Amino acid sequence: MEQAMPVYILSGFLGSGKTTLLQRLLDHWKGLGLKPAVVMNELGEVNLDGLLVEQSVPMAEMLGGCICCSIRGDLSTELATLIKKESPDVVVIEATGAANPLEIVDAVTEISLYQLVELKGLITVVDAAHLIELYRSQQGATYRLMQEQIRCASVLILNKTDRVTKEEAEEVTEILRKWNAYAEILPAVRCALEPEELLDGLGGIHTEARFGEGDELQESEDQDLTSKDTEWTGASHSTHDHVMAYTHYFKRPVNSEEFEQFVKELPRDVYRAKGIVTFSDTSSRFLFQYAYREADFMKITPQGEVPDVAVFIGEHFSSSDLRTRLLQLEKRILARPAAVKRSL
Ligand SMILES: Nc1nc2c(ncn2[C@@H]2O[C@H](COP(=O)(O)OP(=O)(O)OP(=O)(O)O)[C@@H](O)[C@H]2O)c(=O)[nH]1
Repeated sequence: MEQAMPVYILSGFLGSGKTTLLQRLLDHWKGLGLKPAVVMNELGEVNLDGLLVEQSVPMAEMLGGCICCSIRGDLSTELATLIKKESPDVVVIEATGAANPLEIVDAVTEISLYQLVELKGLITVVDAAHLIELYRSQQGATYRLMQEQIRCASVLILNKTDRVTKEEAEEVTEILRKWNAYAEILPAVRCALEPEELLDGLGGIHTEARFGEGDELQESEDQDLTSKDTEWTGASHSTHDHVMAYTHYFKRPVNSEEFEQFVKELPRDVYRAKGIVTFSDTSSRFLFQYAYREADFMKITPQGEVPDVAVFIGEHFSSSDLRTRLLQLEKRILARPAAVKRSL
């Protein structure tokens, strides 16, 4: 009998480290001589994470919406087409950080009705520092979404442990254990784990955990809020219909210091940003990442035509304010006679 195609779902809140883990898994499988393929879903209109994945890896991109609701129907089609076209040995679905993973589990299960696929597990990556903070405040839709992502995981990666103290790491491990009694918890920095250890620890999908004892998921007022200032709203799913994304296409380069300052001053409600920018004062293009108040800049030379673009994801922030500020940065360059060169 034909073997079922193994499928893994990567879940975890925005910026927790899913793409970092994806890169490790892909290297692992390729090292074993296997052919992995990826379904990547982004809230923004461009796939910036895709740039970090080697071009030889077949990829289906689902952009501009969340896989678990607004474009969920497309997942079956994309996955089926990818499998048919590329005949991979293994497929990873990287959901947006705003996705409710159970909806994706549902969609994959649907596909298995007509395609030989086996859902091997749901890996949830947790940003240790972010979870501690949310746990302490114990409110908001983000908190509930994180909780849901943790509850149904088959394995939990407690990532970014470099950003918490030893005591906090213990505290956060207890939280994870309380919310998910089944999954193995693997602490990590930059998801640096033995892929075998990770994949062996997968013990199936714990959908029942959602309704388990001590369930703290509660409906509350802010679940009904929808953003006005939005470029995108996950329209139908109550867990994250508060999440919004704004995509900004740059028409010209910006000054690196001013841009760094702009990133530093992003409103708290923007919890994830990424993009590609050309700086007027350096000769390179940079991929920038911003997750839970930490920014990273990496020099890149993108393959093919990639625009200068930035995607901002968060809750209830004003996209018009961000747009105005970015346009100001772009304009300032025009007003300046000569830029001083610096290297980041
Ligand atoms: N300090 C620290 N930074 C990390 C760690 N792991 C990942 N990062 C950084 O966090 C940022 C987000 O990482 P990604 O792997 O892109 O996160 P993601 O979950 O794929 O993000 P989205 O797809 O936007 O939800 C990047 O700048 C990473 O370099 C970690 O363990 N510690």
